[in-house]
Parts: sequence; C-alpha cells; structure tokens
Amino acid sequence: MLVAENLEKRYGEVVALDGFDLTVAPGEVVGLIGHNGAGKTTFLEVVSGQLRPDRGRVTVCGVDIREQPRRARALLGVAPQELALYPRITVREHLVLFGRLAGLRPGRLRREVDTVAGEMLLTELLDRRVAELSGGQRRRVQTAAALVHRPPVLLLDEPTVGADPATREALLAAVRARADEGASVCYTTHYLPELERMRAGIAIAIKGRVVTRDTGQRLLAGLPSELRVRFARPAAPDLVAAGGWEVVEDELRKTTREPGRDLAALVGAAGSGELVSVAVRPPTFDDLYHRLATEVSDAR
Ligand SMILES: Nc1ncnc2c1ncn2[C@@H]1O[C@H](COP(=O)(O)OP(=O)(O)OP(=O)(O)O)[C@@H](O)[C@H]1O
Repeated sequence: MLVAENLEKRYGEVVALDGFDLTVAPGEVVGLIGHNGAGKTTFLEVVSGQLRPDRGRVTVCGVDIREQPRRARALLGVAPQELALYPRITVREHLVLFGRLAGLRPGRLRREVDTVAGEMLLTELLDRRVAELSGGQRRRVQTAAALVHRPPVLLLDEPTVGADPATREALLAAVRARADEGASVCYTTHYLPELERMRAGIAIAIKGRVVTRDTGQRLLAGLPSELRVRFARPAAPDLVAAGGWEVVEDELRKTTREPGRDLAALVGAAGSGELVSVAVRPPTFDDLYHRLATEVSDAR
C-alpha cells in the first residue's frame, strides 16, 4: 500500500507539488498521467527518498519514509526515468547486486534473477556488460532491477520509453502479474493504451496535484463516440447542416455522446432505403489523452 498525503515541493518560484495526494492499494496499478512538468517525476522522487518534500507525508506499507527511510526503501522497487546503471558489470551482476541490497538470500536470489530476466526478455543478455546494450535493453535492465526482489510497492517512471512492441508487451504483462500477486504499482506514461492493457486506474496530475482519480472505463464513458454513416446518394445539404454532420468524401461523420439518437434522427429524415453503412467508433484512450491535453491547456 502506498499513501501520499498533501505533498508540497517548491523549487524557488516553481511549485512542483502543490497538495499532491495519491493512494495505491495492494493489487492495483495506477497510471499517473499528466503533461510535462505536472509533477509526476517529483512525486516519484519524493516517495523513493531522493527528494525531501517541503510538506506532507508518505507511507509505504504503513512505514513513514521520513521516520524510517531504510525500512521504507526496502519495500520499494524503483525504476527512475533517468537511467542509473553501472556500465562495467554484466546484466546478471546488476540484478544480483540489486537483489542482494534488498536482502535476498543466495538461493532465492538466483531464482528471482532468472525469473525476472525471463519476464523482461533479458535471458540471452544476462552475461553481457551493460555498456554493450542498446538504450531499450538498458531500460529493461533498470525495470528488472526494480522487480527482482518482488517489492510490495513499485514505482515505474515511463519504463517503456524506447521499447519495441514485444518488449513493451512483456513489460506490461510482468507489471500486471506483480500487481496480481498483491503489489501496489504506480506507473507513469504518456501512452494511455498501456494503462488499458494493465487494467490500471488513472490518476491525472495537473500543476502539482492529482485532480482526477478514476477507472479508465469511467473516464472513457464521459467521452463522445464518432458516428460514420454512408448513403447511396448524397444526403440533402440542409439535413446535413441541421444535424451538425461533417461531410468527408461520401461519408457523414459526427462526434457525439448520443450516437443512437443522432443516427435515428438522420435516418428518420433521410429515409433508411438509401442507407449503405453505419459505423460507431467508441472513445479510445488516445481520445482521453487528447481531451486531457485540451483541458490542461485551458487551465494554464
Ligand atoms: N531540480 C529542479 N530544479 C528546478 N525545477 C525543477 C527541478 N525538477 C523539476 N523541476 C520543475 O518542477 C516541475 C515538475 O517537474 P517534474 O519533472 O516532476 O514533471 P513531470 O510531470 O515528471 O514531467 P515529464 O512528463 O516531463 O516527466 C516542473 O515545472 C519542473 O520544471
């Protein structure tokens, strides 16, 4: 369980966190999303103990990070946005190092290294030095190092940046599996379909605070669908204009929260005999992101 309450952090005039609250329950993946500069990385740095907040409190499985920083740190798995790896050692040595620092004993450590290497598609690379890896491969090592000791709280800051599709899929599956085992996962990304894939809750940060916390499905439910209708012959222009339809080649399109009602009204006026096709595209996570982007620019 991760609980952050009323965090504040200033850098001179810049307010990076401004009353930031977030709770992530065991078994839950929360996608923390928001524009560049919304405070996501600052929040993760505060939780992982790299940064001291001016105000507020964070507990990790009930352990206060300020009162017992070492105990709290041992309960966390952190993959920061900036790569922080030792280039001269091998991938295996890396994972062993992180597992040992977290207190894993040799037998279990060996097993966990093999398991996480398999999950993150790193098995073939275990004996390569980090310096010899590509950017995407290094990021995978960083995520594996966060997972290796099976921490109850995971903080992953844009872990799929630069990942190819197979790697992205493997990473999302591994993260979801850790949550299914009971971990609380806080995951930042600018790519919302990843959150859909992990059945993640969504926390939207704007200007240093979480303004919305809901399921993806409920947030999507507030968005319009796109309705596309084709007739055998062009519909009458006055009919099109009156219904607020857009004409794109031989198709009528409308973005609407009530596709059924709009379709019925159109067909009622034009007659169904000429109808060739109807398609409804429900809102996607990309639409949600665009909506958020608009709302954020309006709030600025
Ligand atoms: N070391 C620093 N010194 C001064 N200002 C900083 C520092 N670190 C962050 N900030 C400022 O704090 C605010 C929040 O930054 P933060 O990196 O937390 O945003 P973010 O939501 O993670 O953005 P991104 O999506 O780009 O990763 C920004 O205005 C940023 O410029």
